[in-house]
Amino acid sequence: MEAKLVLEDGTVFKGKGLGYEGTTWGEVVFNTSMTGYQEILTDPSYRGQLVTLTYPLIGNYGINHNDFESYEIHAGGLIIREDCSRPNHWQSQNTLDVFLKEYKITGITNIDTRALTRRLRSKGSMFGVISSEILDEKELNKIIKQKIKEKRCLVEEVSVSTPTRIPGKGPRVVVMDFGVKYNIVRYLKSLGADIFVLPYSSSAEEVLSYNPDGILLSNGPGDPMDISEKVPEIQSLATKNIPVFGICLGHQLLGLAFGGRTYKLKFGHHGGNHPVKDLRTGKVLITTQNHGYALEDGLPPEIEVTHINLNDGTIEGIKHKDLPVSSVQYHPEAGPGPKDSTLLFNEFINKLTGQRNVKKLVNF
Ligand SMILES: NC(=O)CC[C@H](N)C(=O)O
Repeated sequence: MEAKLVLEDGTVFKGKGLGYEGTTWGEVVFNTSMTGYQEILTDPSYRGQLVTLTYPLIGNYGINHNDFESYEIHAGGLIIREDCSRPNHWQSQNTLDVFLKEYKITGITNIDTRALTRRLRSKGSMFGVISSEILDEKELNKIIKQKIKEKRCLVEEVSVSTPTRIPGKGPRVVVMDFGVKYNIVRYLKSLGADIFVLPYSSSAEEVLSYNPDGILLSNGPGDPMDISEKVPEIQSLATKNIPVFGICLGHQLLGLAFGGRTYKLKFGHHGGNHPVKDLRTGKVLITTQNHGYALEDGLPPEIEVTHINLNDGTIEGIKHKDLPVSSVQYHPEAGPGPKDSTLLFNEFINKLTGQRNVKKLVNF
C-alpha cells in the first residue's frame, strides 16, 4: 500500500503504509533511541505528534504486555525506515503493524528517516501529514493548512477523568496527572508510596484535601502555556512546604509557577542518550528526554539551576533554595532509556518519610 508523508514546507516523502489505513497529521518530531518503540508510542507526552524513529529497523522484538507507558498509543502517527514483520523475542505477542492497526494509528515505512531528520534538524520541527488513502499532494497540503490551525487541549485528552488510587503502605503521594507515564507510577509504587493520581483539572484545594506527604507533577503533552490556568494552582501547592517533584511538563509548570518563562526549542530533545550535568556533584548522567519546550535562562533568584544539558546548555533541573521543591526536564523513570537518574525517586520518597536508607529499586 503506497503512502505519503508531506511536510509543512512542501517536502514529500514517498513510502509504504504501515498500520491503520488512513490519514493523520501533527508536529513531526524525531527520536534517536535505538529501542523502546512501544514505550514511545504509548507515552502520553507524544499525544498528537508524528514520531520519526531514527533507528533504521523497528518492530524487531515485537510488542509485549509489559512495555506500555499508558493505556493506548498516543503518538498521532509513526514514521520509520524499515518495519520488521517477523519479530523475535520471548515476550513478543504482536507485530508493530498489528499493534498500530488495533489502535487505528497510521504509519509510514520505507522512508529515508536520515534525510527527514536532517531536514527537521536544520529547519526545526514541522507540521506534517501522513496518508495511505490520499496520495494527491495538493490535497495533502490543503489538509496541513487546515489542521495546523486546529487547537487541542492535549493534556485534557490524556489525563485521568476521576481520581485513581494505587495503594501502598508508605507516604501518601498525589500525582497531578498531566499525562503521567506508567513508569513514574511503577517507581513510586516500588518504593511503597500510597498513590493518588488526580485529574489535571483538580484545584489546589482538592489536592490538599488528600493530605499529601508529597506531590508529583507529571510529564505531559503540548505547550505548558496551553494549561497556563494551572500555574497559580501549582504556585499555591509549591509554597505550602510540602515536598513537590516535577518531571518534564511538571518541571516546566513549576518553573512558570515561580515566575520563569518557557520557550519552544528548535527541534526538541527526544532520545535516550542526552548528557546532563548535575551542577552540584559535577557528575554527568545519560538521560532519556522527550520535550519540545524548555525553561528560559534568567530564573528568579530563589530558584537554583541544578542540571544542564551538555549538548546545548539548556536547563535540565531546578530546585527552590528554601522550599522542598525540585524538578527535572528529563525523564528519571526512563521507559525507555538509561536508568542513571532513578535515585531521584528515592530522594523524593526519602524526603517524605525522613528515612536515610535508600531502598533498592525493583528493576523494570
Ligand atoms: N515529556 C513531557 O512532559 C513533555 C513536556 C512538553 N509537552 C514539551 O514538549 O516540552
